[in-house]
Amino acid sequence: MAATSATTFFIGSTASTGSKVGHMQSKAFSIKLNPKNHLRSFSGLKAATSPHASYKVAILGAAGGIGQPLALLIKMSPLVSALNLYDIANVKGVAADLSHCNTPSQVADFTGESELANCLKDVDVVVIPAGVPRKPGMTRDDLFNINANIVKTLVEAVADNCPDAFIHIISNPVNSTVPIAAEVLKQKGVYDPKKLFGVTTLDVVRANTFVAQKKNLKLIDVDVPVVGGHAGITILPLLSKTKPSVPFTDEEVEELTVRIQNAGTEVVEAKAGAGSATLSMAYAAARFVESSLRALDGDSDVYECSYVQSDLTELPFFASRIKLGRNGVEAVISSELQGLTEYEQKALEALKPELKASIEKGVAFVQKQPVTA
Ligand SMILES: NC(=O)C1=CN([C@@H]2O[C@H](COP(=O)(O)OP(=O)(O)OC[C@H]3O[C@@H](n4cnc5c(N)ncnc54)[C@H](O)[C@@H]3O)[C@@H](O)[C@H]2O)C=CC1
Ligand SMILES: O=C([O-])CC(=O)C(=O)O
Repeated sequence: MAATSATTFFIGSTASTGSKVGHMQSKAFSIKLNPKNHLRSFSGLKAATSPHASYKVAILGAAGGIGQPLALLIKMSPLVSALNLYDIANVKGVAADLSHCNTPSQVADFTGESELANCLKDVDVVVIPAGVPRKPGMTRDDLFNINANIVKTLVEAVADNCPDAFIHIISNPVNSTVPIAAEVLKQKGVYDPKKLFGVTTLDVVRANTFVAQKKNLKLIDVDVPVVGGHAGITILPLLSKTKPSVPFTDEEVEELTVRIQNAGTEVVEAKAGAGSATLSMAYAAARFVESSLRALDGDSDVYECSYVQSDLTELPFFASRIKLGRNGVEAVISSELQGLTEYEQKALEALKPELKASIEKGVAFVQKQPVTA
C-alpha cells in the first residue's frame, strides 16, 4: 500500500556547491526521511516527477497566524511557481517580505473581496485558514457563527473562479466547514467530492510525535492513522494500527488518545488568549499541500489522512487515510477500520452522533442561506 522507501533531502545551508539556483542547499546534513510521513519541501529536494513542475497555490487568510508561516513553507517548495496571498487586511506586507526569498515562486498579494477573483484565477490548490481561532474555554463549534459565513463566501468565489482546484479547508469547526463547502459547491453545480479536503494532518503529526516520545521510537519511522473528525472525541487515533507495530498498555492507549484529542486545547491554553496552534498547523498544512502537489504531479504513491466525503461509515464525511492522485481522492482506504480493538470500536461508535450533528449543522446553514448565483 503506502510508500515506505526513503528519500534523501538536504537541510541546513553550510555548503552551496552544486546548487543551480542560489537558494540554500547543503551536503552537510543528509538525512533519510520516509516520504509519506514528513514535509519534504526544502531546497535541494529533487522536487518533482516531471522536470518542470509549476503549480499555482492560493492561501485565503494568508496574513493570519497560520497563513504567514504556511506561506513561508510553501514559498520554499520547488513544486510551486506562483503563490497568491489573500486576506481582508495586512497581506501586502506579508507578500513584500516573502517575495525577497530567493526561491522560484512568484508571490502576489490580494486584499479584499474585489481582488479575490483575480487571486483565484488558474489556481491548482486553494488553502483556507481564514477565520477566527479559539480562546481558552471555547470549543471549535463556538467558532461556527463567524467562520461558517467566511468559509461559505470564500468557497463561493472558489466555485466561480477555480472550480477544478483542490480545496483544503483548515478553518474550524472543520467537522462543519467541510460540509458547508460541499453544499456551496453543489449549489454552484461544481462539486467534485474528490477535490474537497478537511485538513486533519495536524492530528496525525501530533499522534506521531506523542507516540514516538512515549514509546521511545525513532520519530521518522512512526505513522499513526487518525480517523473520524477534527474536534474532541471525534478525533480518533488508531493506535493499534501504529507503524512500526508496537504494543500499548490500556493505560497508555487511554493517555495517548486523550492527549491527541486535547492537543489543540493544550495549545489554546498555553497561548492563554493569543490564539490556537499556528506553527505546527502551518507545518501540517504545508505537508498536505506538498502531498497534493506531488499527487498532481503524477506521483502514484501519496497517502494522507483527511476529512473527506466518504462511504466508510454511515456518515457522509469522515476522516481516514486516502490515496491522492491527479484527480484528488483516488481511494478511501478501508482496511484501517477493520480489526479495531474494542477500545477503538467503542470510541468510533461514540464519536458518530457528535460528528453527524456537526455535519448536519453545516449543511443546514447553507440550505438556509443559499449561495448567490
Ligand atoms: N484544521 C486544523 O487542524 C486547525 C484549524 N485552525 C483554525 O484555523 C483558523 C485560523 O487560525 P489562525 O490563523 O490562528 O487565526 P488568525 O486570526 O491568526 O488568522 C485568520 C486570518 O483570517 C483572516 N480573515 C478573516 N476573515 C476573512 C475573510 N473573509 N477572507 C479572508 N481572510 C479572512 C484574518 O484577517 C486573519 O488574517 C481558525 O478557525 C482556527 O480554529 C487552527 C489550527 C488547527
Ligand atoms: O484547537 C484549536 O482550536 C485549533 C485546532 O483545531 C487544533 O489545534 O487542532
